[in-house]
Amino acid sequence: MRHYDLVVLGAGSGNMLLNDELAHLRTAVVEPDRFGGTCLNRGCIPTKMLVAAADAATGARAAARLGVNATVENIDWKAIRDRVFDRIDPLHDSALQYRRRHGVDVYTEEARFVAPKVLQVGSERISADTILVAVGSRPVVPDIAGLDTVPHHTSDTIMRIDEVPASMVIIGGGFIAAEFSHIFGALGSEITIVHRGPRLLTAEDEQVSARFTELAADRHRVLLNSTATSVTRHADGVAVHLTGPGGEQVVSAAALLVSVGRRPNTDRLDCAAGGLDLDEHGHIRIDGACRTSVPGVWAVGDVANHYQLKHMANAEVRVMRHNMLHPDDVRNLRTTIAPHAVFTDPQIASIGLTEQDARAGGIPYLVSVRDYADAAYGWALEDTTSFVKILADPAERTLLGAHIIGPQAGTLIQPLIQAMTLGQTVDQIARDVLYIHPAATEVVEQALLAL
Ligand SMILES: Cc1cc2nc3c(=O)[nH]c(=O)nc-3n(C[C@H](O)[C@H](O)[C@H](O)COP(=O)(O)OP(=O)(O)OC[C@H]3O[C@@H](n4cnc5c(N)ncnc54)[C@H](O)[C@@H]3O)c2cc1C
Ligand SMILES: NC(=O)c1ccc[n+]([C@@H]2O[C@H](COP(=O)([O-])OP(=O)(O)OC[C@H]3O[C@@H](n4cnc5c(N)ncnc54)[C@H](O)[C@@H]3O)[C@@H](O)[C@H]2O)c1
Repeated sequence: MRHYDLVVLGAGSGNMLLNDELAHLRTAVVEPDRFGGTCLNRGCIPTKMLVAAADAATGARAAARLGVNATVENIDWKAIRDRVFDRIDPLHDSALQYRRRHGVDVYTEEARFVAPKVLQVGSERISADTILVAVGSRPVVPDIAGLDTVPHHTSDTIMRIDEVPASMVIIGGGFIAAEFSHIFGALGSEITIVHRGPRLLTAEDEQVSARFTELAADRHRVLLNSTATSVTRHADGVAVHLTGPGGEQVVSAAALLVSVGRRPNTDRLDCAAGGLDLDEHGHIRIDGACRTSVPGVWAVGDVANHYQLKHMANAEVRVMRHNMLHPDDVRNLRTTIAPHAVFTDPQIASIGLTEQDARAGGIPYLVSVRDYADAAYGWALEDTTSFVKILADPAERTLLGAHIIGPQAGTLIQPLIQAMTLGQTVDQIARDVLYIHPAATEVVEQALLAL
């Protein structure tokens, strides 16, 4: 049995662990699929590259409100798709070869534990003093009658299709439904969203989720409080049978995208044999320092946390590397402040408590909502629907949460993330800082000044 100082399971975020500080270790990486993992190959990066194309089409169509009468004459899907994957696909080989050239053993089959700190990888058995488990998550395939007999996509496959389907049913109303309805809607598909909840992006602040649902319903057919019960194949595609407020209904489309969440890949790892404790959702239990129940075995990313966000996985890798190298100075991740953005149209970004969280938790709060339309930047865009919402602690005057729906929300929220992380008060960030006129940040400034 070959023994290593360090074995990394999964070359998504796990691959980022290996830097010069660890170059002296005898190291192996196990990656049965592609280096770069979900984010690079089938997640954050290709989606955002497709969103850029969708934004261009949407922007052109909406330009008439500014007096620019443009039309989108032709969507060249193959050019759009190939721009994305011609850039991404070569990276796997170069990353794998780079590791091998630098003395790292790369195994290309799935690993599973056979004992604590002992792994079976294909026909080989390996062990290590330190193991990082970063095997990620995969799309949930829901238990809908007929789904296994009908062609359907998840986010793993939909981005590589050969043609934009004339129509698409999307089951689910979360991040992926929001981003892909924008992408394929803008590129020519007629979209139907089938969502079991009362609003899209239900976990967002209620006001943001309600606004997004209204705007999505202007662009797509949005069926709320609706549960898909079965799917069948027909000559031109698929039919989704559902029950909703109006009783039973059937919606048909050329393509079906299923986006009802992701599950951790622990079921393929035999965590019990490895001695790793799991939580009730199948994630590996870790503490704030990314330690598992087995000393020397660490876990990061979607397999261990519930955020399922790349910047959280990256932050965990940094904490884990520090803790592995400095056992006498163990650091914890600050998990209470986890921002996210949804790259749909309009963009949405959020950090901290929503208003419904604050209400439900009996947490006292001040709230301020400012429309983009109140600031010069909003006038420039002729914006009528976007806003910044900020919640603050009435006694401490620090931020409790911030929620933005509108152009560049993912960027606009950054000063609020910074202020919240650094514990600055609303007054400090409203009054002690200059805001560039007439940038979109003036909407944030105005929301802060009103608190
Ligand atoms: C469509 C989509 C869009 C997204 N967009 C964003 C975004 O805009 N922003 C954001 O922050 N997050 C986004 N995410 C989430 C983000 O991609 C994930 O949170 C992140 O990639 C998780 O990283 P990870 O290293 O935990 O897992 P992964 O990147 O999935 O890496 C895990 C690796 O482990 C390998 N593996 C699996 N089983 C084994 C095994 N038994 N042995 C060895 N290796 C194994 C897998 O092949 C994989 O390469 C998106 C996700 C999706 C699906
Ligand atoms: N911009 C980003 O950061 C980004 C973008 C895409 C994906 N992601 C990550 O990927 C994860 C997965 O995205 P997602 O949209 O699949 O999940 P999600 O958790 O965002 O949304 C899942 C949706 O499916 C619904 N649902 C769950 N089970 C269902 C069932 N059996 N039948 C019908 N509906 C059901 C839920 O009510 C929810 O609306 C996200 O949680 C997110 O962390 C992030």
